[in-house]
Amino acid sequence: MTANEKLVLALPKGRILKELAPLLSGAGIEPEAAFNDESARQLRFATNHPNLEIVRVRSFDVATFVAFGAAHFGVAGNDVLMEFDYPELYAPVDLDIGHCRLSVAAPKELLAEEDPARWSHIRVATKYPEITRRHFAARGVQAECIKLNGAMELAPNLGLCKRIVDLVSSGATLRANGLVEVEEIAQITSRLIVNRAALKTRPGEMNGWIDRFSEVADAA
Ligand SMILES: Nc1ncnc2c1ncn2[C@@H]1O[C@H](COP(=O)(O)OP(=O)(O)OP(=O)(O)O)[C@@H](O)[C@H]1O
Ligand SMILES: O=P(O)(O)OC[C@H]1O[C@H](OP(=O)(O)OP(=O)(O)O)[C@H](O)[C@@H]1O
Repeated sequence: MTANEKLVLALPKGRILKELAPLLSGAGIEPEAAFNDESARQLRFATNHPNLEIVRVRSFDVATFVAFGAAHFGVAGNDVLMEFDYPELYAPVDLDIGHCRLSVAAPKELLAEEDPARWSHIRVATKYPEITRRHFAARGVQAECIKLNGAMELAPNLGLCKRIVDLVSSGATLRANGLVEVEEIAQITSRLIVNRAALKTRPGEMNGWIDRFSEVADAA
């Protein structure tokens, strides 16, 4: 990272990007037109600030690009931040978007049959194996995690395992698949994340952006 290179802001594709749009414009960032075209194959976008460009990546990859310093700052859910636990990341602003929770869920019938106090080993399908292992290890339960990248709710129905750990918002996806929420692990929102080295080497610019995002998040 050198002081005269462009600052790179990494943003997630998908649902968060839609909620983020008003905050971006509130912070005075206007991406070039192609940024809002979902069919565009372009991945790097200029902005109205000659010294700032945006890259659009998958939500988990935002944390990785920023942690390794390939992007200077970005936006990620604390589900992603908890899963990676990168020490290089600083998350100074809760943007108050992307509200959901990370929960353990299971088929309704299972709850009647089982006493969670007696578990010693369980198998869980999830996109979040590290959080899941830590969560259960804290109470002395060994969780064997099967990593899936989506459609976790299918796993109990098809006999892959009895439990899942996944994001829940309205609960509609769980209900539609005959599952119930057993336990909440964490409340989730999206955060502005910053590479700690970038903050040290370019404090004026980085603190300027942190302040702007913090102001628009407070005003929203
Ligand atoms: N139902 C939801 N309601 C609100 N926020 C959510 C919901 N699901 C996910 N999120 C937030 O949005 C982020 C991205 O969600 P998700 O992983 O489902 O998107 P995606 O487009 O499938 O991502 P990818 O393609 O990178 O896997 C999550 O990390 C979480 O912080
Ligand atoms: O409680 P709800 O309001 O139903 O929301 C929860 C669903 O939203 C997310 O999935 P998404 O729609 O992003 O699809 P994915 O499975 O591809 O991640 C999450 O993984 C749940 O499946």
